[in-house]
Amino acid sequence: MNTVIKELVVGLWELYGVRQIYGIQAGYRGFYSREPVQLSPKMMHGWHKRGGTVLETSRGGFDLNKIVDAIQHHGFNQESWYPLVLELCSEILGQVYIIGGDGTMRGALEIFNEIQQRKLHVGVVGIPKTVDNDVGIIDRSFGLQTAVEMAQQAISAAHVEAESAVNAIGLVKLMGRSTGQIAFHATLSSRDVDCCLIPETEFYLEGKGGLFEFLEDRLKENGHAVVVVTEGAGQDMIPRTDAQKEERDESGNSVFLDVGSWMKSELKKWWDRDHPDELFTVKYIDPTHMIRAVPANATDNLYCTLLAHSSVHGVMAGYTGFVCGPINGNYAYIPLEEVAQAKHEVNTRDHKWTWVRSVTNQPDFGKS
Ligand SMILES: Nc1ncnc2c1ncn2[C@@H]1O[C@H](COP(=O)(O)OP(=O)(O)OP(=O)(O)O)[C@@H](O)[C@H]1O
Ligand SMILES: O=P(O)(O)OC[C@H]1O[C@](O)(CO)[C@@H](O)[C@@H]1O
Repeated sequence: MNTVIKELVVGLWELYGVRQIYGIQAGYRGFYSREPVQLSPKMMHGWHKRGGTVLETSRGGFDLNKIVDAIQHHGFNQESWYPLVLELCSEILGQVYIIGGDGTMRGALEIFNEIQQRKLHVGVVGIPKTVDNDVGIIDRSFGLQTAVEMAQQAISAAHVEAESAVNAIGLVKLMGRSTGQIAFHATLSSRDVDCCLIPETEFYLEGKGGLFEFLEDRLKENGHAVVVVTEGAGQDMIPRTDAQKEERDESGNSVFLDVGSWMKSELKKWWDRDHPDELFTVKYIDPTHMIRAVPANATDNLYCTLLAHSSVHGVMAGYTGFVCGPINGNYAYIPLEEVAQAKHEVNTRDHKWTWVRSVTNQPDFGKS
C-alpha cells in the first residue's frame, strides 16, 4: 500500500509537475474527520520499505455525501492547483485515487457516481489492494505474493514442529474471508501441506471420506501431518450464539469465529475419543496479521509501481471511473462498475485446484 501511495506521488510530481497532492488518513472516514496530509516525494522517502499503511486505514465510516462534500470543500476539483495539468486534460482537473479491497471498490463506485451526478471535474481511480486477492477481473491484487511468501514460513514452521513430535498435526490458519487464494498458493508452493481447506470447498470431519479418516491414515503413514485452513472456511460448522450470528464489523462484514482454535479443539476431542491412550499433539500457528504487516516483496513492489504510474497516466489522459490492473499480464483500465461487482474466488473445478489435490492427496469431501 505504501509503495502505491509513494509512486502515485512520485508520478504526479515528477512526470506531471503536480505540486498539490494530499493523503487522506484513516480510510473513508478520513475525508471528513481528518485534515488531509500534504504529500511530496521527499517526505515519502523509504515508504516502500514499510509494512502496513503509513496513512492509516479503518473500516466503516462511509458517508457518501460527507465524502463528496469534502472533495468539493478541499478543492480536489479546484482549477488553480494544476496549471500544468490544465493544458493536458481540461476536462478532469481534480483527481481522487482510492486504494483498497472489494468493499473499497464498491465505495469508490458510489463516490464516482455522485461526482458525476454533481458534475464535478474530478477523476476517480480505483487501485485494488487486498492480500485476499478477492478483487475480480484483474490477474491478482498486489500483496498476495508477499502474503504467500510469509504464509510459507508459517507452514514450514508447522511442518518442522509436527515432524518433531509423536502423532503431531501442524495446523496453520491463513487470511481469506471469502476466498482461499493465499492458502491455495501457499499450499502449492510450500509442498509441506497435507490438507488445504478454503471457503470455496465444504468439508466434514467425521465418517468415511472425512478429515479425521484422512488424518488417521497420514499419521499412521508419516507420524505427522500439516493442515492449512483459511479463516473463512468451515464457518457454518462452528457453533455460535444468535448474537454471534448477527455480529458485523464496522464495514458490515460478518464477524468470523476462529476456525483455527475450533479445529484444534475438534482434533483433540477426536483423538481422545478414538485413541485414548496414544500420544497426540496439535501445533497451532496463526500468522494471520503477520502475513499482511510485512513490507511488500520485490514482485509486489514492482507491481505497485506499475499500477500507480499506469493509474496516473490514465487519469491524466482524461479517463475516470476506472480501475487499473493487469488482465492476462496486460495493464488495462477497467470500468469501476465492472470491478466493484466482480469476485475472484478459487475455482475448485479447474486444473489448478486439481494440482492442490494431487500435491496433498487430500479428500475431495464428496465434491469433485
Ligand atoms: N457497498 C459499499 N458501498 C460503499 N462503501 C462500502 C461498501 N462496502 C464497503 N464499503 C466501505 O469500504 C471500506 C472498506 O470496506 P471493507 O472494510 O469491507 O474492506 P475491503 O475494502 O473489502 O478490504 P479487505 O479486503 O481488507 O476487507 C469501508 O469503509 C466500508 O465502509
Ligand atoms: O485487521 P482487520 O481489519 O480485521 O482485517 C482482517 C481482514 O482483512 C483481510 O486481511 C483482507 O485484507 C482479511 O483477510 C481479514 O479477515
